[in-house]
Amino acid sequence: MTITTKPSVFKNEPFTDFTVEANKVAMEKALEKVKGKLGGTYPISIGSETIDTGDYIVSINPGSKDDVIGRVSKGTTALAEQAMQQALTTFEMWKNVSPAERADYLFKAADLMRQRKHEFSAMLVYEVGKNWAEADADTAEAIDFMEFYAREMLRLSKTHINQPLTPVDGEKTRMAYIPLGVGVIISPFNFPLAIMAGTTVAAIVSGNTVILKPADSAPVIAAKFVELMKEVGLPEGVLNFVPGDGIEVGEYLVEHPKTRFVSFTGSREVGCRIYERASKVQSGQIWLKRVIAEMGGKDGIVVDETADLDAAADGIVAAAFGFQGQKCSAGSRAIIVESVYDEVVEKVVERTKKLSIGLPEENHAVGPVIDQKAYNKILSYIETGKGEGTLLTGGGPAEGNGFYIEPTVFGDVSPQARIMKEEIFGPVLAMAKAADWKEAIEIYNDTDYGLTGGFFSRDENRISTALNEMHCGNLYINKKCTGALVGVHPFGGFNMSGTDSKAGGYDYLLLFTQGKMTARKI
Ligand SMILES: NC(=O)c1ccc[n+]([C@@H]2O[C@H](COP(=O)([O-])OP(=O)(O)OC[C@H]3O[C@@H](n4cnc5c(N)ncnc54)[C@H](O)[C@@H]3O)[C@@H](O)[C@H]2O)c1
Ligand SMILES: N[C@@H](CCC=O)C(=O)O
Repeated sequence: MTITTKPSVFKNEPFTDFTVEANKVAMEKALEKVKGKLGGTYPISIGSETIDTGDYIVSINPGSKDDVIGRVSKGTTALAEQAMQQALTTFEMWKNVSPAERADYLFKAADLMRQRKHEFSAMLVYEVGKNWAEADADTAEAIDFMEFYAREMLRLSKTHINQPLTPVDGEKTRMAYIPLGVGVIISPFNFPLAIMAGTTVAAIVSGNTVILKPADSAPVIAAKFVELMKEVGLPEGVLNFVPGDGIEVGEYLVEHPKTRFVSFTGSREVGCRIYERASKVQSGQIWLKRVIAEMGGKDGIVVDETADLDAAADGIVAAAFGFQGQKCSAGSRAIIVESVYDEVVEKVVERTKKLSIGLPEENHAVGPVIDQKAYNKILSYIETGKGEGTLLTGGGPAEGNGFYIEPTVFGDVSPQARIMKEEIFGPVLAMAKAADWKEAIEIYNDTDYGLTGGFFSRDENRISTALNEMHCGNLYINKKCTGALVGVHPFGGFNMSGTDSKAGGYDYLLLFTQGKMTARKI
């Protein structure tokens, strides 16, 4: 194959400015085009076979729930087994393909996705209810992951495939990081393109073969990504696609004795279950499985009395309600120093009331939540919140033929309240008062999670303390706590937020490899 020449320096894909008329028109056209093709069927893909099972996961538009986005063939344990056998066979070939060639498939896929950027984003608008900017950021991040991990593989092939070791007389030594084997990729609904594609390509560019099981509520965008990888000529059997039920397909593969690693992104509950099940050695299994689990968050923003309060209020609202609060990084807690508490609350409520709610394709600030189950759960948390704090705005369903919920703010919430402790994963913000900035940091740290955090202050000493003491994987000073950029803000959390991995970081691909030392007597 012809290897693509790319600049060695990685640059993030720019976000689209939809206030520019030409960009707005291009997105409208893409929405129209994608709308015309909704409702199609998508097969399972194993090696060279595409399989229509006749039994489908029906993906619906959460913002307009009578509209079917597509029907994706539902996997079974028999098909999961077929995919495993295929992935095992292909691994024997793929592990010997050069890093440059493996990286090249990612470069080609990134180029093709860039050409169809608005169409991918339009599909995200329809399938999961992202507004234009959120969808555009998801697509840009998917492109970034491919560009970044391809370059990372090329870099590691120079430094880690034949790594020099401390020299010793009479020996020639080397260290090589080699692929692990067959991996199972289990992805969430909320970044159904970026995280699904990012975790998949990280595993395959490192020389592994995979079975991808996407989220049940966003299988069509995953099917589109699988089509794209076929178009760029990725060898059959490297990426096998088996959508299906979490237990029937996901758990079967997690427990499979030939699974070498699991890359999971999703809730704490499912992540812990996978961690436990994967740790059990099955009959015929000759390794301990590696589990990379990226899980939930109960992220918060701290504001002290020296902060720029308008910037803080902007950051709090953006972090709480971006994509309806359905981000692991969502700032669902705000902890404000008493002397400026009322002022910050007023600014936050004022901004929240101005957020427009409605159809994602019409590009409102707030759209629907993903499905009926999430809708019921979030509304139930709002009812709990009414007994735990003061309802300041929102507080119930919003109009529309979908799963719309008003952006909701509670004030004077006790640090021990459920809405301050549990991940709601919806448009609900809990605000708490702290006596001073030190107490605010203590409240921030009083969580089982540790994913993202924000600290707004103009005091350099306090900022230094916050940098050391706020315990999370991604800490932002004087900015919102969402929106990590690949390569710039390597992403992943502490404690119950995950297994300490850093997606989009310089050590991430090593998680998909194992180190082999050789020492040769000379
Ligand atoms: N830390 C991160 O980087 C990160 C990123 C995105 C989302 N998240 C978290 O993901 C959650 C939201 O996503 P979700 O609702 O799709 O999560 P989820 O845990 O419900 O589902 C995630 C995936 O796991 C599968 N699954 C469910 N049960 C399973 C089982 N028993 N065995 C194997 N697989 C199973 C699902 O089908 C889906 O593909 C939130 O908690 C959010 O914080 C974390
Ligand atoms: N990486 C994203 C969050 C991913 C989880 O939902 C962010 O930084 O906002």
